[in-house]
Amino acid sequence: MKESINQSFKTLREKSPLVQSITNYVVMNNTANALLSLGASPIMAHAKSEVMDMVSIVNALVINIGTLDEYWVESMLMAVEKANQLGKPWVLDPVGAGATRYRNETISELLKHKPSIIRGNASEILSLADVNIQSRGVDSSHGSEEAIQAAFSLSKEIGCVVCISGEKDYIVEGDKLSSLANGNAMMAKVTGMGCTASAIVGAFAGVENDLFLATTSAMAVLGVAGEIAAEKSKGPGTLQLHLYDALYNLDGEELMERIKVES
Ligand SMILES: Nc1ncnc2c1ncn2[C@@H]1O[C@H](COP(=O)(O)OP(=O)(O)O)[C@@H](O)[C@H]1O
Ligand SMILES: Cc1ncsc1CCOP(=O)(O)O
Ligand SMILES: [Mg+2]
Repeated sequence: MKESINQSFKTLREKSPLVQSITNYVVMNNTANALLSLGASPIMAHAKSEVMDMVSIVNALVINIGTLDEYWVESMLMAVEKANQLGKPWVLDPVGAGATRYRNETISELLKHKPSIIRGNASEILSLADVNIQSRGVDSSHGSEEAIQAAFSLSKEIGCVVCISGEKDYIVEGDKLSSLANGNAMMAKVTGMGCTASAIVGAFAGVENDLFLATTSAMAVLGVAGEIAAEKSKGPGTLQLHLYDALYNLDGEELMERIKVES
């Protein structure tokens, strides 16, 4: 698995995928910078007049419902329909799933279009799998291991890869499971770290056809870069900056040395 992750990381750097995000106002800048630092190319576009043309030229699409509204949801539905028509991978980040009825209804609509990959924290994945939980907004109130069974059911129901992030990240597809024990607890204190994870998942999905491997690779790279950044940081502010530098400077050798993956 480690060798395959390293190979998909090399491919990402060679191909520099173009990743379209329809994402929230909070994280547009963080996620665009993280993709650039990694070696991918970001484009944020949500206008209904261009959204389908944009999907036609990108390698992957990321749909993030963090600050949804009616116009944006229509754009999202147009974009995912186009991505499916063209056979392009799309990632769903169900930010704040379970917090409000509007979020849940929007997620149900999006799930009908069968995302290629879903990446969320444990509370969000539990909510998507219809486990009756009280969500506290965008942050998880559950450990990632608590959502593994929910991720298996969701993966089988939708036919997609599901990633649960947290202290340990779990990636599920059908009966397959991989886990990663990289990262640092301070990462949860930077807003948009999960959205960054989803954007990076999109970047790997844009170059790697095996979406289970693409998702595991993305979470490995972010986990390793996050722990390198945390070693240099005194708090969340510098962690965000060091994360860009760590993504930019990461090489295959250090990635291989640090990855803690099980599959
Ligand atoms: N306690 C932790 N230890 C190590 N890594 C963590 C921890 N909490 C979050 N991360 C990492 O931070 C990133 C964002 O995950 P998470 O905080 O679960 O997403 P979200 O921001 O959507 O809630 C992931 O790469 C995850 O592995
Ligand atoms: C705080 C907040 N509110 C709406 S979207 C958002 C960002 C959430 O980002 P993440 O899930 O990556 O922490
Ligand atoms: Mg999130």
